[in-house]
Amino acid sequence: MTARLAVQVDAFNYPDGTPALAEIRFDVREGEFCGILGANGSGKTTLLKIVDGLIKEYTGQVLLDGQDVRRLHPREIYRKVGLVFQNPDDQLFASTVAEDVAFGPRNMGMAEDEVAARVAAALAAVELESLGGKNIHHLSYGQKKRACIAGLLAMGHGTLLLDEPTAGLDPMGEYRMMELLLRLNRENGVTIVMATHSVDLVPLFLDRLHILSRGRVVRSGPPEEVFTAPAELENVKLRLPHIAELIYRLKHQDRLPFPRLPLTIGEARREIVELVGLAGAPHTKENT
Ligand SMILES: Nc1ncnc2c1ncn2[C@@H]1O[C@H](COP(=O)(O)OP(=O)(O)OP(=O)(O)O)[C@@H](O)[C@H]1O
Repeated sequence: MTARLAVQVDAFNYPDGTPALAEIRFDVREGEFCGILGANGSGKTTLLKIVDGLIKEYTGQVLLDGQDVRRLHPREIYRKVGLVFQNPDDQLFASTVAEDVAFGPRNMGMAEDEVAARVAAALAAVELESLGGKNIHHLSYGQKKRACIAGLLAMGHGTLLLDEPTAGLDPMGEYRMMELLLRLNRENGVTIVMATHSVDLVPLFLDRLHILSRGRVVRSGPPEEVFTAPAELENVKLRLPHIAELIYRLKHQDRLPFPRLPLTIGEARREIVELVGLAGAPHTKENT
């Protein structure tokens, strides 16, 4: 079941006095794949915990399908929204992968044949179907991250909040994780909100970004609207994607007349081909 979220955090300070979040307002639409993009310490984890109802002592309100999450029983929140922690070892605890994934549906009171069907479907969705009997401690880091997602999918969450899902993964692992999330979003209709600082990956996958800096959302919009100039991003301790930085310098330092700023290698390739007057190359998976 996907959910609509309306997030408004006027202020939140941790008990030790650290001001963590202020003046935050954004919506998450059903079926959206959006990102909270911010440097270390900008407040991403804190914000996800608020949205998931784990932190309650803030001013403002987070509405989940129109209801204040602070007034909902955790079970009502967890029926709709699931949070994947940054470190999978904080989330996994059963002895085998299948047992861990089964824990949620079993806890929700489902019959054993329904639990088994959900475990099988969830493991297939994250491509871990052959590892159901494996000891959790023997999984690789990337497999653990997938097992965490399977656990939430098995409970039927239509909305996933993910804290740095690509952190700690190798370059191919990062890409595979993003492709998995994109598939869950586009094919299974899962709404996704992910916290990240991976500026090179987000233009390839995300519909919309909310840039978080020092606990405030300073900019929201699709990647092409928020990635426009290096200086603005440096102010919030981020940068343009590498390929966009190259084209930006060619345009502003070498005066090459690029009409717009491409954010991916595929877009940049098309712009360059057009600029030098060659026939456009066919559009393939490799050049997006
Ligand atoms: N339990 C806590 N008590 C006090 N301050 C905290 C606590 N947890 C986080 N903070 C502070 O709140 C601010 C935001 O931290 P948060 O972990 O939300 O940032 P983040 O964007 O997720 O960072 P990272 O990318 O490094 O994981 C930081 O200044 C941090 O020191």
